[in-house]
Amino acid sequence: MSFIEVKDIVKKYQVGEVEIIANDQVSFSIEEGEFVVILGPSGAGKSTVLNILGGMDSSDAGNIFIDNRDITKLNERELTTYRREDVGFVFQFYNLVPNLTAKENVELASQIVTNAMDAEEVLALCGLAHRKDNFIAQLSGGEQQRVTIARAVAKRPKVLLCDEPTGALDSKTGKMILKLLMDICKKTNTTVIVITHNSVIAEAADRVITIRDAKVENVRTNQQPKKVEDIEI
Ligand SMILES: Nc1ncnc2c1ncn2[C@@H]1O[C@H](COP(=O)(O)OP(=O)(O)OP(=O)(O)O)[C@@H](O)[C@H]1O
Repeated sequence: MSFIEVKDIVKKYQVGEVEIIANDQVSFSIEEGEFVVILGPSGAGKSTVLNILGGMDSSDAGNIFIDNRDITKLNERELTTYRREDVGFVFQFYNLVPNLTAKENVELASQIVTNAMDAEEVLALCGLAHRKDNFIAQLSGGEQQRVTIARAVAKRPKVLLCDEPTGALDSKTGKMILKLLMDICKKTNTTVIVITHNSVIAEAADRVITIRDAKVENVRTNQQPKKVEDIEI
């Protein structure tokens, strides 16, 4: 069995009289330590499957195995522990606490798990050793995104889920953030899943999953992914 197995996930939303099928029998597998890109047009169902993978939403049918455990079978309490201990989230909007420093923001996350990385160590890993005592408001967008990544990585998650992590950044900064996510993936063997509209980013991924109209359209693996330095996002 693969490290992550998503099997026949179905998710429907009822909006008034209308039923929206956001995920229609979505299936794919991911190996540990892979850098995975989920591609697809707006409304295709990418965030829905990522949210279910992260234990933030539940599916109507199907199973998701992560490290041999079916997270669709967890009760609320187990799901809270799963979200806290096993999943790191990086969103387009940073959700940082503005009146705390970079280090304090990371510590907020590391304090709630056992065996967290040292906040200063993880900030250094994310290229922010010199900014650790700055308040969030004093940091640039790219630096704030680095804090978000440091905060997620500090928990030593089994999987790092990133929804449009470069969406709010200019291309140069976005590339640096992508490089950081890739470095973390390879240095710490953390499985990283990135949702993006930008198909160029897929050239650097180990595996590319394309979702369209709520279904998986295609899964391919790159035998020789390009270096982030060599793609133009
Ligand atoms: N909470 C919700 N209630 C109702 N409909 C929803 C809800 N969340 C998502 N949807 C619908 O489900 C479909 C898939 O949405 P989803 O956000 O997963 O797409 P996406 O591929 O991530 O799109 P984007 O790239 O624009 O974020 C869309 O039609 C969306 O409107």
